[in-house]
Amino acid sequence: MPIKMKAGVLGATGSVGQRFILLLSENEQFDAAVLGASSRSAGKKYQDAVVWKQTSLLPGESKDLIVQECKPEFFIGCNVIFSGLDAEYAGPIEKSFVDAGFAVVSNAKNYRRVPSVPLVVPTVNSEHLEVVVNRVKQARSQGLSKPGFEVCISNCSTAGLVVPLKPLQDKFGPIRFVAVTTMQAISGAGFSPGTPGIDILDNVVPYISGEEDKMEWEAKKILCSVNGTGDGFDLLSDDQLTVSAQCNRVAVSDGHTECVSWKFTNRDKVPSLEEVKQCLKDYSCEATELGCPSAPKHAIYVLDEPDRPQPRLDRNRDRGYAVSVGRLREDPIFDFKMTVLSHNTIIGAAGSGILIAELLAKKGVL
Ligand SMILES: NC(=O)C1=CN([C@@H]2O[C@H](COP(=O)(O)OP(=O)(O)OC[C@H]3O[C@@H](n4cnc5c(N)ncnc54)[C@H](OP(=O)(O)O)[C@@H]3O)[C@@H](O)[C@H]2O)C=CC1
Ligand SMILES: N[C@@H](CC(=O)OP(=O)(O)O)C(=O)O
Repeated sequence: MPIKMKAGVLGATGSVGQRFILLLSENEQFDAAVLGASSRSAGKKYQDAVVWKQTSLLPGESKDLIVQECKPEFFIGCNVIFSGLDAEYAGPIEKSFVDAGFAVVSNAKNYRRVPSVPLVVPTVNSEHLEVVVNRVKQARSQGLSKPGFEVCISNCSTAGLVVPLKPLQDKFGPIRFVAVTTMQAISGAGFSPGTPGIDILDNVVPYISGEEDKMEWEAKKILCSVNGTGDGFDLLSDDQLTVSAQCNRVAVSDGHTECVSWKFTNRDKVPSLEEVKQCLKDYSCEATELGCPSAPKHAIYVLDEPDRPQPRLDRNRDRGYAVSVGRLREDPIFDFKMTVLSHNTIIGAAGSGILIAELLAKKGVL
């Protein structure tokens, strides 16, 4: 059995942090070696610091780990740092780790829009990781020590949107317009303080702060190409892709549902509904091709039942790393429309972080 790499988890007691701990306990490549949280939790055993809310038991190997403050000196020896910190304080903390030479894979939004930072959904745009791979290889060729770097995981709703759009764009050309309406699980709001039960029971909240702007902007970075110099990205302009998002919080524990309509740019050759369905069914991503341990067998599952996907029935498909697509049909205003379901803390957050780290390991930069 090969020696497993060491991972640090920042924000280990949070909603995303707990999912990192759970997924790492089953991972064959990484161990959760050092856990970080606020000073309120530092010094305590993990089982005493965390208010565990996952439907699986707290993994035994993490229970007695002493929670550290999120400072690089406590994480020496970690090959990768996963961050589930809230944006309010993620910025300076994650920068301190990058400056100390660590590879940081973050769920926080702070660095997503930085031109040189890859914003990645690992089953969509793993080729964007070449930007950090190039940077590390250049340093090595100059005899320098391995530089720290940051890779950002996308907003969880953006993840569910771009997975089906990627194969469609690759096969049928650019997509000009997208309209998306989300029904987002409460786990997306985290635990501090999260969505109060009284607000969501028998209710729909038509507002998630900053969410629509994130979806409308992040899709244009994730679906674009690496630039000619290999050190950044040629973001799609507003004239190339326009996304209109409406985001709602609903009384679902885990799993974001999204109703998506889209129109292709090339009007001369709009595909048939059957060609669209086959394209989604045939899609295979690099992580699967490379044999990454956490990669889904299929990044997309197309469901033919008229009333699917549903969160409770479909969110854990392929261990939560796949996206379920149903209700595919022609649209009288756009070209087509569909319903997409993704697990917001697995492919939408912690799972993506771990799969990104597995890709970075395959590419020799951890
Ligand atoms: N929930 C989800 O589905 C998704 C969330 N995200 C993003 O991931 C990030 C984490 O979200 P979520 O897990 O929901 O957040 P939570 O509020 O549930 O967890 C926040 C974590 O940050 C820690 N923390 C709080 N203050 C500090 C501090 N000053 N220094 C160090 N650590 C601190 C908390 O530790 P302590 O317990 O000690 O207070 C806790 O571990 C956010 O940026 C969120 O937007 C992204 C995708 C999906
Ligand atoms: N905002 C998402 C969770 C998320 O993805 O947050 P961020 O974009 O800050 O990582 C939700 O509430 O469901």
